[in-house]
Order: sequence, then C-alpha cells, then structure tokens
Amino acid sequence: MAGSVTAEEQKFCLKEVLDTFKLCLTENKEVYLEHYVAGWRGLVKFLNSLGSIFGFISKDAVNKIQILVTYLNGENGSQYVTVQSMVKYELDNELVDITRRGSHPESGCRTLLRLHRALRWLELFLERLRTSSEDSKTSVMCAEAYNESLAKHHPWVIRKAAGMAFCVLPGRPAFFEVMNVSPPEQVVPMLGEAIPLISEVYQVTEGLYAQHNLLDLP
Ligand SMILES: CCCCCCCCCCCCC/C=C/[C@@H](O)[C@H](COP(=O)(O)O)NC(=O)CCCCCCCCCCCCCCC
Repeated sequence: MAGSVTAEEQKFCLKEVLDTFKLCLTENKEVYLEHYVAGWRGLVKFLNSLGSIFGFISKDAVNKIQILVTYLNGENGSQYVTVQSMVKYELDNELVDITRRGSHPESGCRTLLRLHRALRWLELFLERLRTSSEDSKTSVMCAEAYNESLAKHHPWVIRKAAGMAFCVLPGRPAFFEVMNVSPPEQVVPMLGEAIPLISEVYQVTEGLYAQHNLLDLP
C-alpha cells in the first residue's frame, strides 16, 4: 500500500545511513553527490523524528539538500556527479561567489560547505555517543560537538537557538531507540563502523576545499 511505504520511508534507520555513506566514495576517492545528499536525507529523517523543536534545523538542511538535488537533476547534472566535478565546473565557469555574496548566492560549492561543516559536528557527536556511558547526557555531548565545530560558523542567535534545542534532546536510551537498530546492543558497534566512513568522506571533502581555498565561502 502506498501509505505504508511512505511511513516506512519516513522512518530513520542507522543502518540505512551507514549504507549510504558506504556508497559515497568512488574508487579514486571522489565523493558522489547523489549518495552524499541521500545520507543527509536519512539524517534529516532522524531529526524529524525527534520533534518539531528541531524543525528550524531540519528546514535549513532540507533547503540545502534541495539546492544540490536541483543541480544534480538539472541540465548540467553531469557536472555534479561528484563533489570534485562540481567544484571544478563551478570554479571554471565562475559560478561561485568567492569573497562576498553576489550573483551566485546558492552555488553548489557554498551550499555543500554548510553540510560539510555539519558533517564534522556529526562525526564528533557520534564518537561521543559511541564511547559514552549509559547515564551520559546527549544534550551535553551534542553541545560539546557543536561548540567544537559548527558553532564557530554561526552567529549568536543561531547558537542560542541551537543550544535551546539541544536541551530537549531525549536521553541516551530513547536516542538509541530512535536509531532503529535491533538488537539495540548493535548500536555501538554500528557506530564504530559508521564513524570512520563519515570521517573519510569529511576528510576528502575538507582536503578538496582547502586545496581550492573554498573553506570560507560566504
Ligand atoms: C541530534 C540533534 C541534532 C542537532 C543538530 C546539530 C546541528 C545544529 C545546527 C543548527 C543549525 C541552525 C539552522 C540554521 C543554519 C544556517 O544559518 C546555517 C548557515 O547557512 P547559511 O550560510 O545558508 O545561512 N546552516 C548550517 O550550518 C547547516 C546546518 C545543517 C544542520 C543539519 C543537522 C542535521 C542533524 C542530523 C542529526 C542526526 C543525528 C544522527 C544520530 C544517529
């Protein structure tokens, strides 16, 4: 039934995100945009299942995913197959605002950079989650990971709103439940598998952006 398929699609599952990140890297370590974006879609599902207080975060993520998907499906879609080809294409064709926002406020490069920075948050957060004890607070782990990564790119209001949202994160047991891993004892080993994959995708992208001086795109 169409209805139940949709419900299933809406449900987050850690395994699925893991599988998507596995598909992200090509043989010569380029990052497939399609799978990168699919990974983010999966993560947004997770965020949505935590409640509407996270709506402002998932809305921004969805918006950025959508920008990238539009390029992927657009007439120049073949230039957007990997992050490497996207960077080359957009730079060669002067489609990126380099120093201040101008005629290309939604380039693929600057849009992906926002998600890329968030991927670092994810890596730090999942690593804390993996090594945490049963009574650890997800809100603290989340805030620490945020302060070490995304926070330095966000203005005060966003940091404030994010900090408030973190406070209502469910505790570690409920959090693990939302991940939909069975048996739940599998969460920690599964995180152990996921984190190096996410980390590698992050490192490859970071290296590419550094090489082209794109880490501060407005
Ligand atoms: C589990 C708790 C989730 C907490 C999420 C932590 C990240 C907090 C980010 C707060 C972003 C607030 C929204 C607005 C952001 C934008 O201003 C800002 C800059 O964009 P602009 O240059 O176009 O203006 N945008 C961004 O930095 C991109 C943020 C994207 C955040 C995506 C977060 C997805 C979280 C997925 C959670 C998955 C947990 C998985 C556990 C198994």
